[in-house]
Amino acid sequence: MNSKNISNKLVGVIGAGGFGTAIANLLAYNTDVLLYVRKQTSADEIEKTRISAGQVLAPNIIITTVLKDLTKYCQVIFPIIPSQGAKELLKELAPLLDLQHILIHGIKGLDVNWPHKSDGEKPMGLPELNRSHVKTMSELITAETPVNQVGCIAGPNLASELAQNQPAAIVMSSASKMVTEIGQRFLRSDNFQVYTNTDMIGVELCGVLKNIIAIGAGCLSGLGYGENAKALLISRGLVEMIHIGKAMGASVQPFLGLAGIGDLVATCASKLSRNYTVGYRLAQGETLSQILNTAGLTAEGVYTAKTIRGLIAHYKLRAPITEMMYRVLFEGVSVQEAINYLMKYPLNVDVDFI
Ligand SMILES: NC(=O)C1=CN([C@@H]2O[C@H](COP(=O)(O)OP(=O)(O)OC[C@H]3O[C@@H](n4cnc5c(N)ncnc54)[C@H](OP(=O)(O)O)[C@@H]3O)[C@@H](O)[C@H]2O)C=CC1
Ligand SMILES: O=C(CO)COP(=O)(O)O
Repeated sequence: MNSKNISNKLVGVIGAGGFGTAIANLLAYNTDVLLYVRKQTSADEIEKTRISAGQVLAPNIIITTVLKDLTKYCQVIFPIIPSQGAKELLKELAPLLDLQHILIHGIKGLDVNWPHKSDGEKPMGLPELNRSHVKTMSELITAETPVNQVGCIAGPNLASELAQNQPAAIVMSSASKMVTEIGQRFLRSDNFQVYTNTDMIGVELCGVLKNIIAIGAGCLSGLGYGENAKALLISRGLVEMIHIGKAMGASVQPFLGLAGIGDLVATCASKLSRNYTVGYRLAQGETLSQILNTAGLTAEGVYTAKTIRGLIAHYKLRAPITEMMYRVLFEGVSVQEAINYLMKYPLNVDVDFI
């Protein structure tokens, strides 16, 4: 396949949440879009108002509730839903897909197959994980579907800023040049740049891992700490992301670009970030369940913190921020206690990953 042979007619998007809608509108600058909405009531409402997730839809976005139509009419499909539902969605999609399809996901989460004891019981406490228990979304797509042309998009892309057509950029990543070219062709517009990177696992992990650090940044702001503290968190957080990423098979390079440091800065600085918001509200005294009960608060970092904590032991990594974020989220450690622990953590060299 050559990127010029790819059908220009209709590009598919799965998921009409904040980011799915923003991407549908960006794609609509260049092509007609078929936007899959799973609930008929939501689809009817979006059709009636032409508003999805608070964003006005471009006129050339068509709504469908029929997954089969999406795979029939669209060769290129962007799945953009929370990672918790990804495996189920891909299982439903798999029989409808073939080698002609190209999937480019925008999901900043992981799939985890939590280990069970031989009697089928879940082990007590948080089990240690190894890499075979954890899949990035591109790995999940490859495992669950016949598709072999896979890509991902990641970067500093707060959905509501994209919706206002503010200047922004994204990283389009795939091992396949054809896929990155397609992503560029469909997404690029006057106010939206598309950079490329061939380390797809690295780019995916940037988007996944920065969420844990963004929760930490929200915690600092929630306690009233300022920019010195946040800069410390961002720089040490980046080092930690790189070590975890390398252990999971990524190269350093994407972490130093838009998908890594770029997205880390955006989400650690913005109240628009849901992960940041979780940290902020935790520091202000709300419980995690109170926070997660808020409608529309998709905070992938909460689940990622648990998963990565399970991998750290396996890789014997020093990842004190991730460890502390896990304890704050799930073990009742207060944000101030976590900060005290981190400030006493034995000093190490500043940059030890290059
Ligand atoms: N928002 C942002 O700024 C950004 C988000 N992302 C990532 O994008 C992903 C999605 O986030 P976001 O759009 O914000 O999430 P939202 O919480 O705003 O919306 C999720 C949407 O996905 C839909 N959905 C869930 N499961 C399915 C399914 N099986 N089939 C079809 N639709 C489904 C939901 O539909 P329903 O209403 O039926 O539940 C809902 O419309 C996450 O991984 C996030 O990290 C990445 C960059 C920026
Ligand atoms: O990833 C994002 C922006 O790039 C969105 O962050 P949140 O999921 O924390 O809202």
